Amino acid sequence: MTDDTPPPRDGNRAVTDTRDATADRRDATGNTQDATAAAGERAERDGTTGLKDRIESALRSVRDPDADVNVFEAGLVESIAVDGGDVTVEAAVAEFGDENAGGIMQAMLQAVRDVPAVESAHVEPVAPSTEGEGGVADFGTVIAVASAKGGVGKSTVSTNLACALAGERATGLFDADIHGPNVPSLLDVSGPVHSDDEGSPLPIRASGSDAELDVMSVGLMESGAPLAWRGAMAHDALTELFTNTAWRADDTLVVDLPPGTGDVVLTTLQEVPVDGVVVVTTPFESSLEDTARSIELFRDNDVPVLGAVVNMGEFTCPSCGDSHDLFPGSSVEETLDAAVLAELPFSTEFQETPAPGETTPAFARLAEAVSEAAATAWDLDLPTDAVDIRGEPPEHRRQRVAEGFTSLDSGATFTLVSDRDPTPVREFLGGLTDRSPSDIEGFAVERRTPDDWVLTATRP
Ligand SMILES: Nc1ncnc2c1ncn2[C@@H]1O[C@H](COP(=O)(O)OP(=O)(O)OP(=O)(O)O)[C@@H](O)[C@H]1O
Repeated sequence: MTDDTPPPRDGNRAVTDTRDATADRRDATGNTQDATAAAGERAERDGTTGLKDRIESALRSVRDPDADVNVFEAGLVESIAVDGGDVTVEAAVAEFGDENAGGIMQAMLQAVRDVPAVESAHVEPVAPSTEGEGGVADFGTVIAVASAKGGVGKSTVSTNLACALAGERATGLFDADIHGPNVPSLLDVSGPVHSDDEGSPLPIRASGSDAELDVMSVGLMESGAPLAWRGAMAHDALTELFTNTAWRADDTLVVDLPPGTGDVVLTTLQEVPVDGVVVVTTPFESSLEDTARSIELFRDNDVPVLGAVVNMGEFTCPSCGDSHDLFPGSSVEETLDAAVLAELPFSTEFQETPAPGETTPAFARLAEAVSEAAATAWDLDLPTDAVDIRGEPPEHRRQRVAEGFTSLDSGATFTLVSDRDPTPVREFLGGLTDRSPSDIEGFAVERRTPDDWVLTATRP
């Protein structure tokens, strides 16, 4: 984008300013070294650090429209990358509406390009970083346990699964079942919940002989009260706990959802970065049909379904030792469009209080199956020549795109994987091949997971 082209005022689009579009383009493709070399020398002369400081102080003149502070103090500047005279600023403007985000990015762009020695400026919208903020965001893996109906053994599966996982990794268990928070009683733990120095609620710790489990439940907050919570109040309380709980564990979080697929379940799944959901059902035909509908709903909401636990389908008589099918003729495989992770019999051993790290063989196997399914739930199934720029520093991204795109034969499909919306790349691809962006055929962007976009385009 050059000086006379107004940048888009769309909060989801990057804004760019290039003093010399040709030099910038050639520099990105790597075809002409002169521009980069000259810029590099200049940057060296100025000192990249000095330039970065000047950019930072220029950005301090840009105000956050929602608060009486500058964009730095408001935490909107995620990063500043300087490559010679090329500057890329990552701006965490997701919380603003499109128009405001566009306005702030435009003001930031203006401030950056007015800094002497800046040759091209680029402001990219990014999601605010959540690392180290506490709450569910700090867990590497989040597994939700759901059921279409109550009473099918969902909390039994959540607690035993969490106890099995706790033997292998630092695990937390979040009881989000606002209507019947029974995890504390199943694990035999109780409040009161204490706060840390910053006022964040600390989870209760359940202990086994060789492992521990962090537990937080709406049922621990005020005895009796959560059962009366409804609507907004319940949702606010849940969000507060999801966001603020000061977990000590950080590897895997198991979330026991309320039964059904109501508002609390869907908002929880949208607000919490869930890696996948395990659905619990009995083999009773109407329960299977409801579960099949829940599975469909989860998938429609982009929540991967890791598989199903079919509970209480069989009973072995302790007197005669015979096994009895409690739901003869049920059609688990035919009705459920999901992998069956475990089939658990009706057994009094599952009614006992589990301890972290000390679990039954059936739940140890379930924990293994769930971990495996969660590790591959977000696999993108990409061609081997896909260019993956996830996690790449901003200053390398355009170069990787240029190298990948220009190295293809005419008519070949270019595939790009990014951790942010790569739609603005269309313009760049056009520039690389001296075409207008609309002439790039087969251009499509698909958001495959909350953090992964896949772009495809045909090389002219
Ligand atoms: N496989 C099993 N064998 C024997 N009893 C079981 C089994 N699974 C669950 N139960 C028992 O069934 C009862 C209901 O289980 P649980 O509380 O886990 O269900 P739930 O689906 O979480 O119910 P809700 O969501 O309505 O609270 C409990 O008493 C539990 O001990």
